[in-house]
Amino acid sequence: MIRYQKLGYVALNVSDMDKSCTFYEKIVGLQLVERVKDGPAFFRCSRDHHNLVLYPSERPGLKRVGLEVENPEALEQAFEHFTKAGLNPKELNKNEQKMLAQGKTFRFKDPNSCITFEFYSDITQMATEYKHTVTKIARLGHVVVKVPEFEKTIKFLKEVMNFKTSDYLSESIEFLRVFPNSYHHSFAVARAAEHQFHHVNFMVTDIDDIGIARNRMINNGVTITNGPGRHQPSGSIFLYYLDPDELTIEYSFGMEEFPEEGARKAKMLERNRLTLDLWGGKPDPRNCAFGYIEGAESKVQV
Ligand SMILES: CC(C)c1ccc(C(=O)O)c(O)c1O
Ligand SMILES: [Fe+2]
Repeated sequence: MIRYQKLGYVALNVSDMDKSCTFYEKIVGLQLVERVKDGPAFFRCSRDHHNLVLYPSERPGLKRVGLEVENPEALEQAFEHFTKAGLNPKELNKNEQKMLAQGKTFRFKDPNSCITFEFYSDITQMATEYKHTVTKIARLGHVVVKVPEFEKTIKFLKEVMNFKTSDYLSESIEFLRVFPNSYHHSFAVARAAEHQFHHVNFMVTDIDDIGIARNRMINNGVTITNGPGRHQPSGSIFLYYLDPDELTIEYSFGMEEFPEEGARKAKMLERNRLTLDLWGGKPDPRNCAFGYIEGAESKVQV
C-alpha cells in the first residue's frame, strides 16, 4: 500500500494575487519563494520549495492537494495502484514539472470529493531554512473539505488512498492521517449538502504564536472566525481567521501523534459543540463557510 511522507502542499485559487500574496506573507507568515508572472506564487514554511501555492482565479477555493510519498519506489507503486483502481493518473508535462520543482509528479481527480490529488517524492530542498517572521509556523498541518457523498468519500480515502481514521463524529466529520505520517490528521472530511473547501491549517511552534496572532489579526482588521479554543479530537489549541477571499485559515498548537504500529483505535466522538471546542466558543457564521473545490463545478456551486 501507498506510504506517505506527509501532506506536502495545498494549492488555493484566489481572486486577487497581489492582495493574497501580501496576506499570506505578512499576516500568515509564510515565506515567498517565487511568483510567476500571470501565474502561481509559491510559499513555504519548511525547507520544501513550496507548502502553499496560490493561483489566480475567479473562483476562490481549493485547487488541489499535493501529497509527498516516501520515495521514488513508493511513487511508482502509487502510480500503478491508482492506474489499476481506474483513476487514470496523469504524469505532468515537463514544463509544469519544472515549474513545480518537485521531480516526477502525477495527478488524478477523486470522483467522490472532486479533489485533484497530486503525488511526488522529490520536492526541491531549499538552500536556506524557512525564515519565520510574524509566526513560527512549524509545518503545513491539514486540509479539510465538505462533501455530499460522505461515506463514499471516506471509503475511497481509506481503501484506495490508504489514509487511516484517527477519530470521527458519526456520519458527520472524519479525521484521517496520511499513513504512516504520525499526525492525528492531515486531512479531514465533513458532511455537507455541497462540495466545498472548509479550511487549511498551519501548525505553530508555541502557544504564544496563537496569542500573538490573535492580536495581529485584530490590529490588521483580519476577521477571526473562531477561537482561541481547544479541539478535543487532536488536543490542539486553535485560531481560525479569514483570508482576503474569506477562505478560512487555521493556526493550531499541539497535536496527538500516532505510532506506525500499535496505534490506538479510532474513537467515535460525541456530536456536541464541546467536542469541537472544549472552551465552548461560538464560531462566526463565516467560519469554514466559503470556497469552491476546483473540479466540482459541474456538480454544484453555480
Ligand atoms: C471543526 C473542525 C473540523 C476541526 C475539529 C477538530 C480539529 C482538531 O482536533 O484538530 C480540527 O483541526 C478542526 O479543524
Ligand atoms: Fe483544523
